[in-house]
Amino acid sequence: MQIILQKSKIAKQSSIEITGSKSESNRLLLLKALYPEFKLENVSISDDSSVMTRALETSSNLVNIHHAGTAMRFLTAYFSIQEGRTVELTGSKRMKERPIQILVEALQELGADITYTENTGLPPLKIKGKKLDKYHVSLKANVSSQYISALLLIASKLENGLELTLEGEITSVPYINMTLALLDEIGVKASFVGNVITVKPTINKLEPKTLVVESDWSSASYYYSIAAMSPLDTEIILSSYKENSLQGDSVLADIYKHFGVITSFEDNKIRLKKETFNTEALALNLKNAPDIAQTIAVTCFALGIPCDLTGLHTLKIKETDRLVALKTEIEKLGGQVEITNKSLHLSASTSINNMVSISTYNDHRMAMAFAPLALKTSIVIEDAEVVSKSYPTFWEDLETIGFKMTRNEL
Ligand SMILES: O=C(O)C1=C[C@@H](OP(=O)(O)O)[C@@H](O)[C@H](O)C1
Ligand SMILES: C=C(OP(=O)(O)O)C(=O)O
Repeated sequence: MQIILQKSKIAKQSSIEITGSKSESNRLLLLKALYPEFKLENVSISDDSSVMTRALETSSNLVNIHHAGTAMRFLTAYFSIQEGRTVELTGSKRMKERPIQILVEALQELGADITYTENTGLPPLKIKGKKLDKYHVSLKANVSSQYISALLLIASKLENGLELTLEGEITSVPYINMTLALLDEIGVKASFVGNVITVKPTINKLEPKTLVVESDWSSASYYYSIAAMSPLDTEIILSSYKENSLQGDSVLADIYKHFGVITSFEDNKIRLKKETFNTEALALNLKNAPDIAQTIAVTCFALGIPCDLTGLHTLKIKETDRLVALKTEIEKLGGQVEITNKSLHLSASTSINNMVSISTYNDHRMAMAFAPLALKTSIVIEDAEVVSKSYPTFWEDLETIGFKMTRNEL
């Protein structure tokens, strides 16, 4: 489906309810499979969480997680400890290009039986579940934090728990802290000191409780961008959010002050208000919040603000090579972008080309990051259904706040 977004204006004040965080949901779904005594609320309706739910419920020996990186990594660990069961874990064409060797080797060192069924180092995997008898493992921490979270999620079910030594610079740290915070919330004991994480085994049953997933901050980023591109005093209210979030992308509240968007927390909502204009250059290291890089680059482009974004080394192995995709699409719109393997420099733009067709490369965040530009000019988003990976009601929600669009089922 192609969506043509006509140049639009949004209401002076609007409210949106956003689905649960897919990162928190996919962790908690796995923990609930290990500890059925828990109940979950506000679980994400994203495709990535639906595939996770199905994968944990099926008794089939073929499990396909499509584009879901967290599901691929977390389930590799989960199926490794399902004694007596053999599963082939596979995914989309792109998933078969996203590296997993660091996690597989760590699990193998702990005693897991995992083999590659197509290419070494990449999904699909054949996993023969068994008891893992080792306790200590070291792994490289600068490629994806998801490998570390995957090990931590199963750690309390290992006989002696787990001691993980993280090598090199640690990337996407808030996601590791999120995993540890959720373990703490359910009563699993863990510590993170220097570069060593220790998780204790669970001996007794855990106290049953209901865990409420906070709404998704990465999804909120598109409304921050919309607020930044809107007239002064525009307000957008989003629910349900917490001031002390476990999600690293909540750093948006600080980052978007640069664009004159002020956040206030009220009960379980956040109010974004456009209060000032600013065209000063922006320099940011996003190694702790890689998923909002596309949103920020497009906000800067729309507002004519030059930016230097660094810490982007993980973007090349996500749904697409996001650095190349950003450069290609911003340049179609008339912008000027330079990239390296880990950074992006955007020059100050002076105009935006009209009716440009944006390619989305099977990447939900390409579609959602570019959509706010409709506040400046008409724009076309190709393969617009990609948004369902994290935010299936994205287009309907944009319509409710005033975006005008036509859907072309091609
Ligand atoms: O653990 C998680 O839920 C995630 C970790 C991050 O990945 P990396 O650690 O690979 O950067 C992030 O990009 C992804 O969307 C979700
Ligand atoms: C990178 C992402 O997801 P994953 O790695 O889980 O596929 C994302 O949602 O931006």
